[in-house]
Amino acid sequence: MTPQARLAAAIGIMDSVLAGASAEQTLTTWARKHRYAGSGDRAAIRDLVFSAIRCRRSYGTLGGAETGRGLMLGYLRDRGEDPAAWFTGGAYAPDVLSAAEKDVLAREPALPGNVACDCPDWLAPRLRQSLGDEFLPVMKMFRQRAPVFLRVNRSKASTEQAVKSLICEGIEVQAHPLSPTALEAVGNPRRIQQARAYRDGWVELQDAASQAVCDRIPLRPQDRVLDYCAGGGGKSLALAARGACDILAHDADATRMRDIPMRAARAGGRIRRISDPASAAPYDVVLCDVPCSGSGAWRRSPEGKWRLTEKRLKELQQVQAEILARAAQLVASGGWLAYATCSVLQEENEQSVSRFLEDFPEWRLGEEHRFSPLDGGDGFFLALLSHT
Ligand SMILES: C[S@@+](CC[C@H](N)C(=O)[O-])C[C@H]1O[C@@H](n2cnc3c(N)ncnc32)[C@H](O)[C@@H]1O
Repeated sequence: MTPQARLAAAIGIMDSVLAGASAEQTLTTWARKHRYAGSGDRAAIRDLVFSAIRCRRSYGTLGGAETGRGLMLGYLRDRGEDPAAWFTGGAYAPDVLSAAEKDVLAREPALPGNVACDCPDWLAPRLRQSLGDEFLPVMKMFRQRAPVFLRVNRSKASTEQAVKSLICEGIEVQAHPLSPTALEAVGNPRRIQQARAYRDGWVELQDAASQAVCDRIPLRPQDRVLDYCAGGGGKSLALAARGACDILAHDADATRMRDIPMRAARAGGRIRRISDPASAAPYDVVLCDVPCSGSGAWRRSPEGKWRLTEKRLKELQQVQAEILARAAQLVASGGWLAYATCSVLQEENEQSVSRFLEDFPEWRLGEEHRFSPLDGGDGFFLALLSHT
């Protein structure tokens, strides 16, 4: 496909996304219907679509409309490219620029603060309060693609072995300071899932800050650990790789845990799934990686930035409080309750913990860690709570 044809495809896909379709699903359906598109085409179109979602406000303003065409015009303008060279009307290229579009492009764009940094207005005061001086640098970072991180599975391979194996297959990696197990894939990250080190369970895909969260969960040999909101099991697997003996995974939506047995087998570990965690209580550690706004991971999942509402944020806080209250009852005397989010919002982090401590005064806060996206990984929060 020509670059112009890729742009035309991204315009069509963005029109569906703006109408409410999921970007992942729309990209998959598009690829199925356009078998002639190679992996390079699909990757390029995906990058265009995700850039447009991350920078929806600024591109829409630069391009004169929040439509597929408007966003792609804004994308080109943001990069200093000449839109006329792309909107050629040639075979498979987008139609030539209309008079109205030419008019928009002729004018100097006005990009007020929240527009320039692609922040929803209603969220800006909350994010400013939560991030302080980091507000602008973090919001600018959310306009970029997320790095790809791997976790070395130390129960199967050393970092040196994993790095050597990946490099042999052309995947360039470098150690990352957020965690001793974290590698950032800086060259050919799209080959990871075909690489031997991945297929043999030497490495797993996991954000570096998510690894740093798991590193800080206190584990002793023989501990019984419950991952209360296990999802696909990213954190269960990281904890299992640390040698914790008995890891149980639970999720309100059991279908989200369907890949855990396959992932655990690849990693050479064992994770038991449990539908009624109270039946096997108490646990030495209960991790609650609660559902949240995902605001720390907006580079990776940018749709969430525009979908979040005040009402949804309140609902999430309520769910977080309910999960903490329920999970606290499952912790053994002397054990730990670990509360984690991939949010940068104080309301879901420090405030959720404070509210829990007010409601349950027999608990106290041990440690609290905030991982900023400026550290390189996603934004994460971890609080470790124990019985007084
Ligand atoms: C942030 S995700 C977990 C990600 C996962 N820990 C990982 O590292 O891959 C939150 C999970 O909480 C689950 N969840 C939502 N409400 C829940 C509840 N009341 N009890 C337990 N799990 C819940 C969701 O289904 C979702 O899978």
